Amino acid sequence: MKRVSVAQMKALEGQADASGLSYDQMMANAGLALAQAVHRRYFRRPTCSVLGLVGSGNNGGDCLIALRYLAEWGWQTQAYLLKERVGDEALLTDYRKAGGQVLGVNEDHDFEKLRQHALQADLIMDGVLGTGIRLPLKGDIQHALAVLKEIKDLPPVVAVDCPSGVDCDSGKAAKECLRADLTVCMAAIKAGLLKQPALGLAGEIYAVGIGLGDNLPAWAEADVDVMDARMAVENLPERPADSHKGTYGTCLIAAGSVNYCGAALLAARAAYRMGTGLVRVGVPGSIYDTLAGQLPEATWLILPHTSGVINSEAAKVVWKNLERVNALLIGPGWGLENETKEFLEDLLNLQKGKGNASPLGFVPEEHELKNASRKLPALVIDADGLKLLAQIENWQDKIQTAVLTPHPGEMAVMSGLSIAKIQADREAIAREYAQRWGHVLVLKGAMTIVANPAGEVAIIPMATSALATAGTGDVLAGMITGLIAQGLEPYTAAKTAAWLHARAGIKAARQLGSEASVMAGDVIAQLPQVLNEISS
Ligand SMILES: NC(=O)C1=CN([C@@H]2O[C@H](COP(=O)(O)OP(=O)(O)OC[C@H]3O[C@@H](n4cnc5c(N)ncnc54)[C@H](OP(=O)(O)O)[C@@H]3O)[C@@H](O)[C@H]2O)[C@@H](O)CC1
Ligand SMILES: [K+]
Repeated sequence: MKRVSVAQMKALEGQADASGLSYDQMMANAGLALAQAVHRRYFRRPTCSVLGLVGSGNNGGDCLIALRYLAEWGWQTQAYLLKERVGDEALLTDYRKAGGQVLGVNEDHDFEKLRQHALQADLIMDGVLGTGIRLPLKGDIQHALAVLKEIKDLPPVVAVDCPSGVDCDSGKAAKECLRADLTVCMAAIKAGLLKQPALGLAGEIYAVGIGLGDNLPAWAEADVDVMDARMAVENLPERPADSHKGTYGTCLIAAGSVNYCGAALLAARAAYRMGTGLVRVGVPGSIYDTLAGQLPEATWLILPHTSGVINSEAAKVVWKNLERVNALLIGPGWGLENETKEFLEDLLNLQKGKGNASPLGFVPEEHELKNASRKLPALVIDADGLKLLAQIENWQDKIQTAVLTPHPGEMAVMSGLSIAKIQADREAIAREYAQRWGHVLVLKGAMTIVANPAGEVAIIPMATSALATAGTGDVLAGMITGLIAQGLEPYTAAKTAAWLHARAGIKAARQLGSEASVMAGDVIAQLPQVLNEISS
């Protein structure tokens, strides 16, 4: 879904209205889509109860319509009106007809009934304030939210369009604002949700369509995609029952050194967990014995090395083994030795018709490469591979479109910019350098940015310290490579993998009970659950 400012959203709604989709119909669509998202995710047999917090504006309207559907679909529903709704009795009448209960703040001056309903409900739907908010909060709304905020065991909260109390442009939030488990955004992701503190209050961000046409002029201003579960699942390859391992591609991972053994394993496991048909792992011979028994599903390639780091002789070995390889990951766990830099140079220089044709280091016999393609397969370059790449003159032109996965420190080495400058404007810098270098860039960190040479940018709307630990980068690189091997176009693979990876990190922390305790292997262990959740 696209990211929009409040003004852009209003322009979209205005243009949709002018083209024949009335405001009432937009709200009806929003309410239905919201109810569907809630029902799919939270309904448990035999019945579930939901408390809807309903404000006086259209955000409350969305909530009331969703409550009506939920009442029709077997939920016990309670609407709590935080402010009188003027002029739309029909919404309340329809809701009551469906069996819904209504309670108003005028019947509950000390908010005790609100407290009781909140304690008994399985779910709270927060439709008090949306894009029409003007901070600070005031009156009954402020008091009611404060009462709810104090409850320790509040049930999960689904925010309608945004958590009530968040400014949808600035990301500022009132202290009474309830932390949501899920925020269901209408038509587009409101820009403020991608800024702190709003991001930390929004939980998972999920967008639903409300029937706006794709051709409304105001969409032209919305030039950033925000990844969500629906987009991730749509991008994933289908898995027909009559498939075989060849259906899901082969990737080769050339990784590891004596000091960083585990990187190759983490990347390979992650590629397999993403569904790759065959994962080949190329490691320096000195660490092969340590690793091979730990991943019987992989096939192995022993790479020539000097004192445990991959050396230039390995380029020939990799080139001879590229048959049927759809994606090649290089860099994880390499170290920064000169021998490995020579390997990288030779690997790139051996391509036919790319850059300087005379390879450094050695010239393989033509017959030795007879079965090999003379173009490298789709490349993913990570970690030390990026730092070594930056030392090669005109590296940008020596590779076909690759996926580069720097964290801010690696990005600083590659671009010559300071980390502070990169972090101050992550989005613009990712966009600029993806275009300048002609490669897909995954700028990692809180809210990873993925950009492609065509100027497209996608944001992963998640930030968690759970992923701030060694090896999680190897996991992401393996996931991206595994998806490319299965036929995804590199930009799509990168943004899909980055979303799944962040989601798995958050899930791992939840399951372990601590973000601090998450290790890279825990993130891999959550991938099956994440895939299962989003596809059901
Ligand atoms: N346009 C459409 O048809 C569509 C819109 N959609 C939905 O509508 C939402 C936007 O709706 P909206 O513009 O009606 O504003 P909304 O956020 O409900 O709040 C307005 C009310 O809040 C009150 N209020 C404000 N600040 C306050 C404060 N600090 N403290 C206390 N109260 C405060 C203000 O009262 P006032 O201060 O003016 O008396 C007013 O009554 C949007 O997020 C989306 O969910 C989608 O379904 C698509 C179709
Ligand atoms: K809301």
